Amino acid sequence: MIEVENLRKEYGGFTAVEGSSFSVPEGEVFGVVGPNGAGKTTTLKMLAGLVEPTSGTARVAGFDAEDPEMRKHLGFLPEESPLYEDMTAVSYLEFFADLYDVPEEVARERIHDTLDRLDLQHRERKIGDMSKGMTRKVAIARSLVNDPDVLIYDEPASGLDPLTTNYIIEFTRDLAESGKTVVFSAHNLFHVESICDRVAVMNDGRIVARGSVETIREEHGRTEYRVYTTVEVAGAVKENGRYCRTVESMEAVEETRERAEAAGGEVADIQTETPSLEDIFLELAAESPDVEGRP
Ligand SMILES: Nc1ncnc2c1ncn2[C@@H]1O[C@H](COP(=O)(O)OP(=O)(O)OP(=O)(O)O)[C@@H](O)[C@H]1O
Repeated sequence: MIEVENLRKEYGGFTAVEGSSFSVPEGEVFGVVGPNGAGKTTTLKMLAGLVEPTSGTARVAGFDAEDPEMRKHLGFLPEESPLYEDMTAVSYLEFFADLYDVPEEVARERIHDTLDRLDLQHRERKIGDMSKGMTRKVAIARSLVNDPDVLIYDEPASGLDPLTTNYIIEFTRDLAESGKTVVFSAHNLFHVESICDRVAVMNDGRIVARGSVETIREEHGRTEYRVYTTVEVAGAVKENGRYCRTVESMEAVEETRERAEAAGGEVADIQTETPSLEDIFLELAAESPDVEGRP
């Protein structure tokens, strides 16, 4: 549904995105994560046909991203979405549906159905009088007025309270379950882990890791084993009356057991510590090479 090949964007001598390639099959949720300035928004805008790539290609729903036909199949949610404050949510959405030539009856039903699913109360209230969470829901509803196949959401839940955030994240997951293809960017890695099929981790304009969260964890994260012993062994530290040696392989776990038994004790407990995406992300960000033109 989305094919990105060697996408690059330069602003003057500055490279915002470099050598970006990935594909997203139909019905998948794909997360783009990375720190501020990593190139997430630039990547998403190139997919949405709003920023012209310096080189490389992006194909969305079978069209070149810059082909105006592609827009009919796309719902884009920008990071900041200024809405028309004097309009009510419903009249604003009807106005957008009209721009997409959606027949009035179809639009009315679709809008109310979407606002129901988003649990938006007070939909006849002026947008200017709505809370931040409510206006974000209106912006999400706007991205769905044309019933698109592909959704590109830039930080859909950033800056919202935890309840609204969870609601929006779950809603995004449901959209993919109903067959839509979703690409979204996020800072909050917990959300990415909870709803994405696959992710691209970006840093300094480059994708530094890509795949399922599990694959990234296997390839880039180290599982640690905390081996608790009843006697002191080399490399262990004392913790609550026991000794704990932290190791990174099963061989080292066995070796710790042998050391404990040789000293007349035993292994009391073994705990496995799987790195979170956040831990891996920090490590990848620290390791990634500089991109030409980046300070
Ligand atoms: N129009 C532009 N002109 C010049 N530089 C730009 C432009 N747009 C983005 N950049 C630069 O490109 C880099 C990538 O920006 P981008 O907005 O894609 O990052 P991001 O990962 O989305 O960051 P954030 O999480 O802060 O939104 C940044 O250093 C930014 O300053």
